[in-house]
Amino acid sequence: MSAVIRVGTRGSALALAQCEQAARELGRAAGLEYELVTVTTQGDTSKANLASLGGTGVFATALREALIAGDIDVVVHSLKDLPTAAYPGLVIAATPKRADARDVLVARDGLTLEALPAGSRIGTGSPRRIAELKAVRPDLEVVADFRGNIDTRIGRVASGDVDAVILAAAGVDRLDRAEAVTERFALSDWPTAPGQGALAIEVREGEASDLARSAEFARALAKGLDKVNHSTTRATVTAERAVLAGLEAGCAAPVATSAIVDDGMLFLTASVYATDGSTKLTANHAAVLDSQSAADLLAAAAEVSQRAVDELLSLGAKELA
Ligand SMILES: NCc1[nH]cc(CCC(=O)O)c1CC(=O)O
Repeated sequence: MSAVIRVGTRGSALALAQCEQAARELGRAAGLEYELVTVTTQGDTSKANLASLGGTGVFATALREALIAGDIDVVVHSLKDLPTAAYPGLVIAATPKRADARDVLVARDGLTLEALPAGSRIGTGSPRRIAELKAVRPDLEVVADFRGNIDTRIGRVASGDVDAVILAAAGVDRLDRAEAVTERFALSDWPTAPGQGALAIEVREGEASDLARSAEFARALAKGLDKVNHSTTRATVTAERAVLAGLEAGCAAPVATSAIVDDGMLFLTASVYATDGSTKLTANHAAVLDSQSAADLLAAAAEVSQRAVDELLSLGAKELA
C-alpha cells in the first residue's frame, strides 16, 4: 500500500526527535510509510512565560486544529503538555513506552543539588520545579524567567549565566545530551509532572469519517496504533493525569505525581506544593493488579488516583494549588 501517514509535530529539536522515533515505530507497526509535518504553535512563538500563557494547550492547539482539518492523520505530543480535558472529536489512541520520567540536574563542575553552594543560581520557570527546589534548598536563588530549548538551557550553565538548570530526563536523553546530567532525582522524593517522559499519539475519533483516506488505510493505522500502545505506560500516565484533573489543576500548577507498576502493584505518589515550597501535601496509594491486562491496569489507575485526590483534597490541596 502506498498511503503515507502524515504525522504532525512541533518544530523544536526535541519535538522532531521524539516524533521521528514514534512515527518510525508506528509506520513499522502499521506497515505504512510516514512523513513528519511541522506545525508552529503558540507555545513556540510566544516570548511570554509559559505559566502566564495559562499553561493549558499552548503547544497543542494548533496541532489539534490541523488534525481536525484533516491536514495530518496523527499528532505526536509530549503528554505532559496536553491539557487533561478531552478535546472534542479527538482521542489519544496510543501512548508508546515511556522514557525516563525523572527530572535531572545539569550543574557546573559536576555538582549535585546537595553540593551546590548557598546562593547558587538555578534556572527553571516551572512552578512545580521551583516549589520542589525551595522545599529542599531554600538557600538557592531561582532564576524563574528561564525559557528556551534544551540545548539553550544547558548552554546557560556552560556559559556561567546560571550554576544549574533542572530539566526532564526524557528531553535531555532524546537529544543525546545525557553527558551533561550531574544528577537524576529519584521519583520517590522528587515526583515530576503528570505524564512526563511519555508521548501521546492523538487521532480523530471514529476514523471512518470522510476525512479518512480509505478504509484500508484507517484499518492499517488503527492496527499500528494498537501495537505501539504500551499498556503499562497508559495506566501510569492515566493515574497521574487523573490526579491533575481531580484537583482541577493545570499543567503549570505545582502538582507532582509519579506512578509506576512494580511487583504486581500499581503505585502512585502525588504531591501538591505551595508555590514558595513552604508546604507540601503528599498522598501515596497502591493497588494490587489481578493481572497485567489493559483493563485491569486502568481499573487500578482509576482506583489509586481517586484515593489520592480524595486524600489531597481532605488535606486542603484546593487552598494550595
Ligand atoms: N514543558 C516543556 C517540555 N515538554 C516536554 C518536555 C520534556 C520531555 C517529556 O517530558 O516528555 C519538556 C522540557 C522539560 O520539561 O525539560
